[in-house]
Amino acid sequence: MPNNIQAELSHKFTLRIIEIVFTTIVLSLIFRPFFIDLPIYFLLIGIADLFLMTGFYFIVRLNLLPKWEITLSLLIALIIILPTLAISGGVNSQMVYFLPLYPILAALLGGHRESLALTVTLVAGTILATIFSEYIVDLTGGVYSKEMSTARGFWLTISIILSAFFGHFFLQRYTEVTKQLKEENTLDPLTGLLNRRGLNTHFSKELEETEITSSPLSLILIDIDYFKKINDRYGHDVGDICLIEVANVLSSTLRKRDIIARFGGEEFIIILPSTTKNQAALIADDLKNVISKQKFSDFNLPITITLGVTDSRGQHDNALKMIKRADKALYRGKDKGRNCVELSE
Ligand SMILES: Nc1nc2c(ncn2[C@@H]2O[C@H](COP(=O)(O)OP(=O)(O)OP(=O)(O)O)[C@@H](O)[C@H]2O)c(=O)[nH]1
Repeated sequence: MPNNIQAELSHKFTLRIIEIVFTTIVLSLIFRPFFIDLPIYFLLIGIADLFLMTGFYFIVRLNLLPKWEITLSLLIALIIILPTLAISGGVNSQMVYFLPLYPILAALLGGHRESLALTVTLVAGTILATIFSEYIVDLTGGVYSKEMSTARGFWLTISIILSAFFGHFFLQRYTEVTKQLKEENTLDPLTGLLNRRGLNTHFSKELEETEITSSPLSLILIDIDYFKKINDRYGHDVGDICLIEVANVLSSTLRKRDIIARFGGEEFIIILPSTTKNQAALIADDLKNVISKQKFSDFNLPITITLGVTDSRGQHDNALKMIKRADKALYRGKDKGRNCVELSE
């Protein structure tokens, strides 16, 4: 099975697990009073928990709030959980069965720090509740021996800590898979440059920045000349090597903050932030010369490129219009005999 499909399946699997955990908790909290014959106000607590959990879920899934607000929500949850626990019988209450799930939730919703904070608080709460279990009023009227409270407190502490570890590894794996998927979605597998999707994201950000700061932004569209001949004469694999090597030359010649993407088969796009059209024309000329002086693949093949240059033109301009202008200039260059730089009108 190809790696990216495996990663995607694993990502979907992770999301399903999160959803199952959520649904289980929410349903257990809601129906708890019916199963264990608790007073009706426990149902209200269950409904409040339901709102809290669904709230968290949407806050995270829809990226509604910055991280510190998620931390705050977790704190509010704690403020609700611990007193509920206290009035329902401390470590002897039925509610403790759900406590070990909270560190996992905190890890998935907030992050490692949030999970650690919640774990420490829950463990401290459990130890206090165990010590003071004789004085905690159980509203269900239950009477528990000191030994039983101590045993429950002990196992509860162990399960909270285990759950925190599980949450930690679960989050680590989730972060890895998401990062891997993101990279696979935005990078061209052959050259390692950005693909069209990656380009779109970075290009839009740069255009927004340009509008805010009123700084110039230029674009160079590059097409390798007579590339079909290389493929036809030496084979597709040699063509691939030439593409990789051209991509490497572009990357090593340009600045770190320039954006380089493979736009199509043998076409590349370069976005140059804080660069005027005249400066971009000089850079394009440089690239043309560097490429034409090098030899590519084991066959030492000469390669030339044709380049179309344009710049952004304020509010009414957009990525598509810029690419179209550069493309027009590039095809003028092809008509003029290739291996040259053409500026848009
Ligand atoms: N090896 C290889 N070839 C590719 C890839 N993608 C596109 N191509 C080839 O790139 C060639 C593009 O050919 P054309 O569009 O005719 O252009 P050209 O031969 O470069 O001629 P001009 O652009 O007019 O100078 C085609 O032969 C495609 O098969 C790829 O990923 N690897």
